[in-house]
Amino acid sequence: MTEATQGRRIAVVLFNLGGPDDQASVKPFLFNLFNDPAIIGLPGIVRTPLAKLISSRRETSAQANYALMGGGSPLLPETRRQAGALETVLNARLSGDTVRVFIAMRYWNPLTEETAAEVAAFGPDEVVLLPLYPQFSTTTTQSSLKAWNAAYSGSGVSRAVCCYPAAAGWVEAQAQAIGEKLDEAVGQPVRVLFSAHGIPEKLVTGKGDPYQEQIETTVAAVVAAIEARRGPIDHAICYQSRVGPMKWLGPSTPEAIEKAARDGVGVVITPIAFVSEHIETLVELDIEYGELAHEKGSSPYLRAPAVGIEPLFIDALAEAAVSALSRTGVAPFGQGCKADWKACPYRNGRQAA
Ligand SMILES: C=CC1=C(C)c2cc3[nH]c(cc4nc(cc5[nH]c(cc1n2)c(C)c5CCC(=O)O)C(CCC(=O)O)=C4C)c(C)c3C=C
Ligand SMILES: [Fe+2]
Ligand SMILES: [Fe+2]
Repeated sequence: MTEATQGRRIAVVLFNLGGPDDQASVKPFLFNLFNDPAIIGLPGIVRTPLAKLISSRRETSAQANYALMGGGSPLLPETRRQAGALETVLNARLSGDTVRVFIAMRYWNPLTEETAAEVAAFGPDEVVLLPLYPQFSTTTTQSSLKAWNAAYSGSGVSRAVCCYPAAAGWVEAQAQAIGEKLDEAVGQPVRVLFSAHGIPEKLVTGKGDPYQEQIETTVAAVVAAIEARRGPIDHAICYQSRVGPMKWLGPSTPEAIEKAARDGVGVVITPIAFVSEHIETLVELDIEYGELAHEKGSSPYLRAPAVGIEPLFIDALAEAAVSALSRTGVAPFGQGCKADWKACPYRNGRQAA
């Protein structure tokens, strides 16, 4: 009997932050987050006790917010849906190969170490590391890649996608979601607020984190796509979810909402750095900032959904994975990366230094 030619075994690993499954896991999740040197850049001897303190202090208020979503975060089920959709698209695109999509969360289950063992058991020829963060930051993508590189010792050539701030399907999915909300607001003056998760300003000014620049790249592309169809729109970038005493990127989303109220316009708000629904969209944008807009008199207050399993976005992820496998063309590294950001240190899948 002659053996059929076997295709490649390809593992695609989706990186995300992770979220607590229930009330009891809120504190250990917060501890893992604040104990990451990418989040608190202090030596372990200071950072670990500080992480214990912050996670204890924050536990009750965070639990109350997770309780508003049924007790825990929907991030894992949402990410599983994206993984399933991507696996279907990639197996169709790469027929002959066997593609499996895995999920590695940074701070809660399935944690990186567990996924690394699963991927190793799969025995891949190729491993594509694909962050569910369109914009690169040391606090998210770099942290996940470092954890992965420390945990994975299985087979295969590893190739990492650093970022895709201006990938066509991602931009178009955003433009469509915002366009639908602008249609709902027709006849009422509104400002499109592109709300990104903030990071400390020092990471950008002192460490050259390209996150802010890549947020601006995404926003410029989305605005261009919308304006090509509807003409000029009123829009602004703002940063949500500020934590701790340091100066974060600004303006903050609450400041931007207050300004919209002062300017006498309503708001169409869109999450521009998140690709699925979770606490930052369902609680912070929908509830907290919705109440603020109401209080300050900015109306209407409409929120565009995160892209989730929108086919345009899943196609953009598939395209990033396929181009990482072939390493042709500029995507996924060319668009929006700072030329001096060590020209993407993860280009070859392993951290260069
Ligand atoms: C682009 C994505 C994200 C960046 C950048 C980011 C930076 C960052 N986050 C914190 C602190 C917290 N983040 C929390 C939750 C959380 N953050 C992101 C994404 C980014 N974070 C996600 C996807 C989630 C999970 C949401 C869920 O549903 O569970 C939390 C916990 C929630 C809370 O208590 O507010 C904290 C804390 C810092 C300090 C930081 C950059 C330095
Ligand atoms: Fe966060
Ligand atoms: Fe890059």
